[in-house]
Amino acid sequence: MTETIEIYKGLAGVPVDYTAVSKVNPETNSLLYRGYPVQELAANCSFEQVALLLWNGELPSKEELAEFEAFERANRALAPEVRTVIDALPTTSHPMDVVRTAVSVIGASDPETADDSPEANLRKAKRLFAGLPAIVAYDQRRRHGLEPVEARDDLDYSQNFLWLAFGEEQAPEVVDAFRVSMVLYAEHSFNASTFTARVITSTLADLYSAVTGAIGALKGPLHGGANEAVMHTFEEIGEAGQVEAWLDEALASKKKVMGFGHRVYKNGDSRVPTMRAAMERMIDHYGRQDVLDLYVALEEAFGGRKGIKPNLDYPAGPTYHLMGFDTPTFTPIFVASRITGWTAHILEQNASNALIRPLSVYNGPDERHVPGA
Ligand SMILES: CC(=O)SCCNC(=O)CCNC(=O)[C@H](O)C(C)(C)COP(=O)(O)OP(=O)(O)OC[C@H]1O[C@@H](n2cnc3c(N)ncnc32)[C@H](O)[C@@H]1OP(=O)(O)O
Ligand SMILES: O=C([O-])CC(=O)C(=O)O
Repeated sequence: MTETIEIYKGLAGVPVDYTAVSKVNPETNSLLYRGYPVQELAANCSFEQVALLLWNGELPSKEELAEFEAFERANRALAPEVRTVIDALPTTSHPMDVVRTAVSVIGASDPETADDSPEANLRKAKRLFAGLPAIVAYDQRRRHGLEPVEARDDLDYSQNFLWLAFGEEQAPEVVDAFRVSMVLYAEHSFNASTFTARVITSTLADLYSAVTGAIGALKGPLHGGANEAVMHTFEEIGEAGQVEAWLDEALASKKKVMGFGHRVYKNGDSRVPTMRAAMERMIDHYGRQDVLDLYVALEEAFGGRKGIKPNLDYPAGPTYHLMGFDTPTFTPIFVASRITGWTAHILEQNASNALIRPLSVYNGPDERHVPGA
């Protein structure tokens, strides 16, 4: 007989540890990174500054920022061993599988992998931060039969990311919308991928193992994979006038509408207004009112029928689409951002570790015996 013990399915509502990295507050609909409202960071800081804030707990001084910017620019190149492995993968591989494999290759090649001192882990985090854009962009280009583009050390992180992806400098408003998305995606407390990274870290496994596992968790459409899924939904619907018919069918077949709902925020995601404003700037820039019409029609129709609001993936997906990224590259871009939050949590978990190992309540067959035993 199954014991009557309360089960917290999906750990919903269960606090499992303290964190000083970020605070998600559904009551005030706010998100603080190390105490700073994410909207203020998105309006005033480079992604490089936000990364240092997440790792170090404080915004960097001018000197600290300049030192990190020089480090980041010097560590952008795709390592030959990573390129060789990516080249051996089919171009049909999902880019999340490629980026996960690339991090695994880096982990297997880095002489510092086994050194889990905070100093070595921070160096690894910074190298991954600097190196991920080249991996993501290289894979997108190879899938389209395009030659890779070399990193440019006269460009900042966001400018260079777009340069690597498209081989052309982008307009300042495009770079800015991209930077905003990177700041907003950087950190979100104990979400599924960060928790995965912390579980792996809690066994005293290395940082690369934790990041590889986190990428696996982020891939799923209930988590980071939703930004890609939003675009598939938009393509399936086609245009604003088709929303109601599509929704009838989606709700009748109990389909989840991707980019809506959240485990913690039940009254809207604190990051959406900032990301939506960035998306609207891209809609103006590229002259694509049709995308906004569809966005608004689906939000209103689904919100009206179910009362469920968009999460960050809803405006982020169309924004990346407008910029020219192909749909399966959206979640790898999220990886390049969330590497900051994941590694900040890995450092925090290491500094105050307890093996993460919850209990289960057995509900299988009662004890029985192998015939003849
Ligand atoms: C960056 C991020 O990772 S943000 C999250 C990205 N994920 C998505 O956009 C995927 C779509 N959304 C979802 O699947 C969910 O909202 C989740 C997984 C994000 C949160 O799920 P939970 O907190 O477990 O909420 P839960 O699934 O219990 O939802 C409560 C009810 O709302 C419904 N619901 C929630 N979100 C959606 C949705 N997007 N589409 C349809 N119904 C939904 C559920 O089916 C459930 O209905 P029920 O009570 O009739 O069973
Ligand atoms: O917090 C969550 O569960 C998911 C999310 O929004 C994120 O990771 O950014």
